[in-house]
Amino acid sequence: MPRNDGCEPALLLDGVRFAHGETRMDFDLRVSAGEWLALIGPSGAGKSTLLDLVAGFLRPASGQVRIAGSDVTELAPAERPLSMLFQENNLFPGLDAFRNVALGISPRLWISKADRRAVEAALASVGLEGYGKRLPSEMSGGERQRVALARAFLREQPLILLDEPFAALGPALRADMLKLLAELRRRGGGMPKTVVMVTHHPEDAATHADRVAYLEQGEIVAIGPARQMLSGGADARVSRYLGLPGENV
Ligand SMILES: Nc1ncnc2c1ncn2[C@@H]1O[C@H](COP(=O)(O)OP(=O)(O)OP(=O)(O)O)[C@@H](O)[C@H]1O
Repeated sequence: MPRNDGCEPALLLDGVRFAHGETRMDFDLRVSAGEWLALIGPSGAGKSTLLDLVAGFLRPASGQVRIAGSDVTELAPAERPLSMLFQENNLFPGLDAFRNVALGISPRLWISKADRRAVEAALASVGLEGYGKRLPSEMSGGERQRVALARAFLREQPLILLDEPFAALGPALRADMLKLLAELRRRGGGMPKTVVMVTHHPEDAATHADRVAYLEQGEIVAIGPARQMLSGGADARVSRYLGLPGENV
């Protein structure tokens, strides 16, 4: 497998084609290492499908998916060097918070003393000290997502995919969770440095994203710096989607 020589993007979609029945998708995308990219666009545009193709839940009909310099197109989801957070069901319901986080170190839960300390530190870093024995059903939605973040922190992968993981938590908590993720990422531990985030909230993209990609009908039709994209000056279709009175509309 080719090694990342530092010049390779963190994520590359090269002519990736896929069809959900009649709905065709065609993606070309390059995300640099350390970049935070937001995917926006109307419902059904293909944002989740794009993430699923990167994560390996869907296989492209043609094209290549590369992560940190390696071709992962044929790899199973568990073999891909990334973490993914969904809106729900990120945790195993039968495992307590400690074990759910420990899965980030060992899928078989073979845990050394040092690993135990690392899991406890990860729980503390997301504000869940002392929550190790709680089952997912004994935690709030926000606490469950913190556990999932702690696991991502320990997995030490280059890339994290966010499919609206904090959307159900309400505006203030959603903002807090994104801030926590950004802080963990800055701290320089194991949190992935490259983020690809689906969002329906332009303010989240404005606060955190370096670039914004706008999808429509299975394609990225506009991509650029977040400020430019969100100000409405970049593309009439983006302005319309954002409800902005743009010159181009
Ligand atoms: N499993 C599936 N089988 C058939 N069609 C599907 C399937 N999943 C998604 N689609 C279709 O593919 C298109 C893209 O769906 P996708 O979920 O990627 O859109 P999205 O941009 O994430 O939408 P939303 O913002 O509503 O979550 C839609 O037309 C959808 O109906």
